[in-house]
Amino acid sequence: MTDLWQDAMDHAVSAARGAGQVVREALLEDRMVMVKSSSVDLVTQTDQKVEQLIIQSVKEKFPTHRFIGEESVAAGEPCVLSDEPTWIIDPIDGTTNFVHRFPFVAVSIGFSVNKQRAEPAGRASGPGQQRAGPAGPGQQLSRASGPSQRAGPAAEPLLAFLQVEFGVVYSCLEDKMFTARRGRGSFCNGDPLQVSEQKAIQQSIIATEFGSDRDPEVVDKIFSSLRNILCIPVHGIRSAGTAAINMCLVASGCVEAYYEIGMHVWDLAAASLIVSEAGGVLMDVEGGPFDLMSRRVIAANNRTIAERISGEIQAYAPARDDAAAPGADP
Ligand SMILES: O=P(O)(O)O[C@H]1[C@H](O)[C@@H](O)[C@H](O)[C@H](O)[C@@H]1O
Ligand SMILES: [Mg+2]
Ligand SMILES: [Mg+2]
Repeated sequence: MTDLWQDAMDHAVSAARGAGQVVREALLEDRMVMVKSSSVDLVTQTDQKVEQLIIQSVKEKFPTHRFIGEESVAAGEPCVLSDEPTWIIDPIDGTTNFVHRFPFVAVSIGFSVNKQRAEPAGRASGPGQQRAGPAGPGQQLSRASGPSQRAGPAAEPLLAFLQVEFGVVYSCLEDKMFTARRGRGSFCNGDPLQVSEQKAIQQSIIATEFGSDRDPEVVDKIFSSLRNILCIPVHGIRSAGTAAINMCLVASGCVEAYYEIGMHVWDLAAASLIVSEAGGVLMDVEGGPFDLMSRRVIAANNRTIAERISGEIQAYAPARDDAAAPGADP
């Protein structure tokens, strides 16, 4: 039987690897740093250049396919998922790390077709069961120099989920290519991945991020959740500075879970499949089904730990990624 998407996945791996080379080379030069939704939501010309390189390379091979790219959406493109083949691209996940040369920077490429409708709300996604402001010419904030110097959820009871067919996350400073194809497992540089077998959250490491919203009320919720989880107690809390790499650490069994509220579909699409194909669980922060467009996620090695984390999170609902889409529920 013809495998419709293997050619596309092979292209994604090649494009991510090529983009990683561009990122590594850019680290050796001065980088123009701009801002998006806040003064700490950074973007560089490399983010924009890498995204366009990936999109143009895909358009040459697959001219009818659609795109959701972080920097294209920031420049005003719609963030809409349909049944059409759609490439979901974060050209640099970990831009703040990139600006500071903190060595965790990823290129993330997810691919979705045929939106799936989830089970009735209340069930987490299980292994292999993946259910489901504009930066134009942003103002220049500062120049990050090279090495020598320094720079909620659709209201309807059934949530529409993506059919993520494959995911590619390239941690380009570690040279680790994380890949997953629906129903065929997850890999890092070709070696199979398996989530941690740890059952006790008290013997776990939990990853999270602090995002780029500095509203004191949001920060209070973030720290309240962090305090609750730290005091379970857990062995530790970690932040790689990139959602995609945090989730690949879950898939690799290095941390038991990752949660966050505020990241976006392009941070999650590829890595969500990498987690589920490594035997992990994806869930909404309030325990319901994972919804890629909700900007909320718990990715864990098992449901027990995911539910415990859900019970400790002070949840809130940022504007959905598809909130501006025609007919979308806010
Ligand atoms: O902007 P990039 O692509 O670097 O993505 C990161 C977000 O910026 C953070 O807010 C968020 O907390 C995550 O770290 C996410 O990976
Ligand atoms: Mg990102
Ligand atoms: Mg990014």
